[in-house]
Formats: sequence, structure tokens, C-alpha cells
Amino acid sequence: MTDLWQDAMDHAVSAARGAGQVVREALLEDRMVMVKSSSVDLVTQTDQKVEQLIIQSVKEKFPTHRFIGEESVAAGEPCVLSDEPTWIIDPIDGTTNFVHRFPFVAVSIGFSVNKQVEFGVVYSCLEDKMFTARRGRGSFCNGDPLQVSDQKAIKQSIIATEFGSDRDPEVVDKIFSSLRNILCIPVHGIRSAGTAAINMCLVASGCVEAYYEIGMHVWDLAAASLIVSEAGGVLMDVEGGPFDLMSRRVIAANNRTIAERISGEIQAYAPARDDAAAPGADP
Ligand SMILES: O=P([O-])([O-])O[C@@H]1[C@H](O)[C@H](O)[C@@H](O)[C@H](O)[C@H]1O
Ligand SMILES: [Mg+2]
Ligand SMILES: [Mg+2]
Repeated sequence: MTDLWQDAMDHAVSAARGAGQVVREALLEDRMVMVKSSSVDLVTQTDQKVEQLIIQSVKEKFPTHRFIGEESVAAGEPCVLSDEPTWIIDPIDGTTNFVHRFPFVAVSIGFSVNKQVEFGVVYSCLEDKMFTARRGRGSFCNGDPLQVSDQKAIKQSIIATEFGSDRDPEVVDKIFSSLRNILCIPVHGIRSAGTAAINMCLVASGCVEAYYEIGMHVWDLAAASLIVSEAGGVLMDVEGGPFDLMSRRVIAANNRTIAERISGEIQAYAPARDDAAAPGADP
């Protein structure tokens, strides 16, 4: 059976590869760093340039499609997940890594229709790993199928998380309290790649059993969420409910038991939703 979105997915893979080349070249040059919501929420001209390159190339091929792009939203574009075909783009996931040349940086392109992710592409540009998933057809890294870990015991697991860019002491206290609870289960270890998308691809690859975070955005998650679920993993809200792409909260795990155990240890809070400013959105 032909796949309605195969053309779009092929385009996403080649756009991500092209973007990765731009990112690698930019790493050899000086990177001018600017800030967004706070002094630790970084952006560079490369983030903006890569996003525009991807959006322009998609517009030429799919003129009616919509976009949610991290840097376009930062520049004032609305963040609306409608039923229309929508490209959800994080041009550089791991900008802080990019600025410091910490070697994990990804280009993330998700594609949704009817608010459901149809395919996801995460290109880990320094490792040259192309992670892909098509709904119902599995997840792959450079063409090889991915499968989550079969580990059932959280005490024999590695858990990934991030510290994000919110430095409000109350939020930081909650982050540390959750981390302390999980570390003391005890688990084998805690890891942070510095990019939500790569953390989730590590779950899909079976290298870590779970990843959780509060505060990242739909562009960090869209592509990688499908890569996790198509590799056999589960997605959950940090309080145990269903995963919501726009809620800025996620647990991605190899199985439900581990996800639920993590949710029991997290001190949850609710940052402003990605669609908070959208017309008709809940306040
Ligand atoms: O800003 P960016 O580098 O695209 O994305 C960030 C990274 O994924 C980081 O690991 C995560 O902790 C933040 O929540 C994200 O915002
Ligand atoms: Mg990101
Ligand atoms: Mg980014």
C-alpha cells in the first residue's frame, strides 16, 4: 500500500541531513550567542538559519502545510497544533551543547496530521545517526530497527533527565527532589545528553530505560515521541495520565511499570502550556 506521507518523510530526512551539515560547519566557526527567556536559554544565528532553511524547503514542496518552529515561535509566530499537516521543527536541539561544543546536537523534525504524529526524524549530527519513525512501521537508526530495553527492574535501569533552563529556586528544588527520589530507589545511574530528542532516542535504542523532564517543548518531543513508541516504548504524563504533546511534561520509558514507578517519584509542576496563547486554548 502506498504511504500518503512517504514523500514528506523523505523530504524531512534530506532536510535534516542538510541542516546537520550546516550545524557541523558552524561548529568550526565562532558562534554568537543570544538569549531568549532567560540568560541560560540560548539561541544562535545557526538555530535561526537552519530553521529557515528547513521551512523554506518544505514550503516549496508542500505549500499548504503548517509549521511550529522553535525559533519562529520565539519570534512571535503562534504555536498552534491544528488538524492540518504540520511540521514541528527544532533546528538545533541542544543549543547549549552546540555553544560549548559538547558533542550531542540534533535536528528534530516531527510531522503531525489530526494532531497525531505521523513521522519523526531526529538527526544526531555529530554522531551522524539518523533516527526515523513512521507511525505503525517501526523506528530505525541509519536504517537498522530499534527496540527499547527489555529491563523490567527499575533498580537495574539508567534514567535520563535534564535540568532545563528554569532557574527559579522553587522549580530547581522540585527538580532535585525528583532526582533524589529516583536516584535513591536506587537506580544504576542518571544521565543527561543535553538534548531531549537524543535522550528519547537513547530510550528507543535501549541504552537507557527511561527519560523524564518537565519544561521542554513540543518541538523537542514531537519527532522523538514517535521514535520511542514505534520502538516499543511508552509515553506518559509525569503524573501518570496520558501523554500530551503540548503540556511540556513527559516520561518516555521502555515499559509501563518503569514509567509508573518514575511518575510516583516525580514532584510535578505545570509550566505554561505550549498552546496557552492559542485562540480557544485553556487558560
Ligand atoms: O533549546 P534547545 O536546545 O532546543 O532544547 C532544550 C534541550 O532539549 C534540553 O535538553 C532540554 O532540557 C530543554 O528543555 C530544551 O528546551
Ligand atoms: Mg530543543
Ligand atoms: Mg532548539
